[in-house]
Amino acid sequence: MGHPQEVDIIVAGGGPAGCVVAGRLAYADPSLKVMLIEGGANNRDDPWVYRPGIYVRNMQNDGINDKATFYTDTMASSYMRGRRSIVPCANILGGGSSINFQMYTRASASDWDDFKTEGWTAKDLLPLMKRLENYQKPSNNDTHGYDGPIAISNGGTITALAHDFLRASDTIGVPFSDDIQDLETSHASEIWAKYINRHTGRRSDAATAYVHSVMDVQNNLFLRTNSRVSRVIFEGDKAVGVAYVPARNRGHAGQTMETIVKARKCVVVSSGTLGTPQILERSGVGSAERLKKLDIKVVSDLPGVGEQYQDHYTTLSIYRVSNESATLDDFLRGDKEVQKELFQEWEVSPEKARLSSNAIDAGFKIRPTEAELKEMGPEFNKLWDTYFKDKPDKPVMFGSIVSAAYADHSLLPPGKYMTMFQYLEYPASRGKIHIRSPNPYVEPEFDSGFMNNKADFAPLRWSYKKTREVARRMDAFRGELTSHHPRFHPASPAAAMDIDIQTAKALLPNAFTVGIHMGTWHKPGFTYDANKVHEDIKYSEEDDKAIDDWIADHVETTWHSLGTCAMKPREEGGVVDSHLNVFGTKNLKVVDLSICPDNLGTNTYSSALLVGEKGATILCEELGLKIKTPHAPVPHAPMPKGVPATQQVRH
Ligand SMILES: Cc1cc2nc3c(=O)[nH]c(=O)nc-3n(C[C@H](O)[C@H](O)[C@H](O)COP(=O)(O)OP(=O)(O)OC[C@H]3O[C@@H](n4cnc5c(N)ncnc54)[C@H](O)[C@@H]3O)c2cc1C
Repeated sequence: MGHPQEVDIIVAGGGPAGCVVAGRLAYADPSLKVMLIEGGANNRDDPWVYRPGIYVRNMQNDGINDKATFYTDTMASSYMRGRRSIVPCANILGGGSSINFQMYTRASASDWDDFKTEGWTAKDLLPLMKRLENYQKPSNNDTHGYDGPIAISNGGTITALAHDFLRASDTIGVPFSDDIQDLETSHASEIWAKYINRHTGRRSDAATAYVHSVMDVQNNLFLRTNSRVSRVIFEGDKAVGVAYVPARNRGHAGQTMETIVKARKCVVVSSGTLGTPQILERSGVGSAERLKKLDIKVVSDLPGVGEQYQDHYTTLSIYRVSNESATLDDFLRGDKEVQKELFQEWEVSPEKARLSSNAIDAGFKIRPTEAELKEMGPEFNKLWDTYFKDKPDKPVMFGSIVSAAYADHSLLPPGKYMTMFQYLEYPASRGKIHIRSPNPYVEPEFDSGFMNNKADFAPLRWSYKKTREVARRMDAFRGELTSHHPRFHPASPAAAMDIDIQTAKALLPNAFTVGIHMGTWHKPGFTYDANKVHEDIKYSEEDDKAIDDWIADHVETTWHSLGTCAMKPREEGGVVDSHLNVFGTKNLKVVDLSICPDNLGTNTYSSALLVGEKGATILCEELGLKIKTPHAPVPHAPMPKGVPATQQVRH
């Protein structure tokens, strides 16, 4: 059937938040016509989406991978020693949930309370947090949900490295807990859950959960993919539809060819933190001064659009592990036999396969001790006093272990690795994104702002040291991959030490060169001793400087963009009100993570879903509808409790 040219609701952008809004509304009222317009391809039945263990492939920036858009800093940054950072964002239906690393965490209660917006406190949002979850782990707190469309489990396997990590974390003062996603815990470790359905071994993406599920049983949800929304169409200040263009501009002699769809009731922009402000600006919503320079007619003068860009910042440090360790390195490296074995295993028994996992099985949230704070310098201490001190539920850093090198394997020596993934949850730095042209194919001006506030160096430096102490205390530890550590002076006691000779010989038994005397090349580590009691490494000022330089050279996005269309008062630079209405317009809402006025200490998929659920609730109330629970049966998922088998569709 051809698509209608007019519907009731248009959702522009099919990320987690957009999928929730479109799916919930369409399911609430089968007579309501909803159209979801997504710039990327449909994710349905794509094995490079639904098999969890291949997620790293989605990050290939090789000109072929079209599942992500890679935003690069327009200008080199002096805060990163002249580097430009790259922030990959989803470009596929399901948004980040189709390509992300599937790590399940949740924001602290105070994060939501800090929004200081009526209807958005943690207490207000708790029922919606539960509504979205199909939590498949045991739990001893009452914050999880069990009948929602998004599956959360430990996946198919937990590696031994994860338990090793938890034991070592305990020895440095990070105790183990069975659930630190209870909105309160800010200093403990756990087996890190995943957005993977434990019965099917599949990724739990938002499009399958909220959109394909409804399209399977109803015909009022219209999906257009490979269609980039160029702008919102206004009559006066009232949004009445959108214009979209093909994803690629390869026909029509390079002219932009717009198709227009009308919306009778509301346009919801949900194109993510980096996509949404661009659509708003092209539509005449943004700083009047900026828009006039681009000859764009101003609909609403909102200088906050595109400002206050936030993320979480990570540095990845890589370690050697024993040759016996179970890691994904050979699979990721492209060993054909190993790949065949793992893919086959997934086909036969996905519920317990190694690929039904992201190999990120354990992690922690941490806050510094008083003694550690003293070493973290005045800039961070000032931030601590105003931001963290009185909010005991806010962690400063997250750390987790990947049972493999998260790196380009063509650049690594043979062997097995683990990656310590340490990330800063509430950076003080801010960036921005703005269009340079009304043409939707022209790249925007982007400033990630990474590290432009000095306070962000100390916690990253501190967490590098912490995860290094954890790694050194693990049974599987066999040295540091020196290329992925700070460049300490070779004579410093803090200098990274590479693989020990015994492990290297076992790895390459026929090599003639293992351990040859060339001390300037590398510093071999000590042979593993199970009884060794470790002292913490002492760092000099010079060592700290080496760590800071390394941070500047290597700090990366954690792919957790938020904040460019903030929900706060208009006079404070706000873009939307508490009902997600765009100031100065009618029938136009923004529903995605761009609305966050402040950071959220979590991997942000859970928050994007929650913002989507809140947006759907607000819209349903305004339209006089009631959200139906449980949601439509999720394809490929086991039957939810309480829904008659006759109402379920399976594939
Ligand atoms: C590589 C990666 C790894 C991540 N890992 C994790 C993780 O392990 N755990 C976790 O909790 N979170 C993770 N995240 C973060 C999480 O996925 C995001 O926070 C979440 O997807 C944000 O949802 P959103 O709806 O705000 O926007 P997005 O997910 O960004 O979705 C926006 C959608 O809009 C589309 N779009 C953009 N512009 C247009 C346009 N002009 N017209 C039409 N469509 C458009 C995009 O293609 C996209 O589908 C990761 C994200 C990425 C990218």
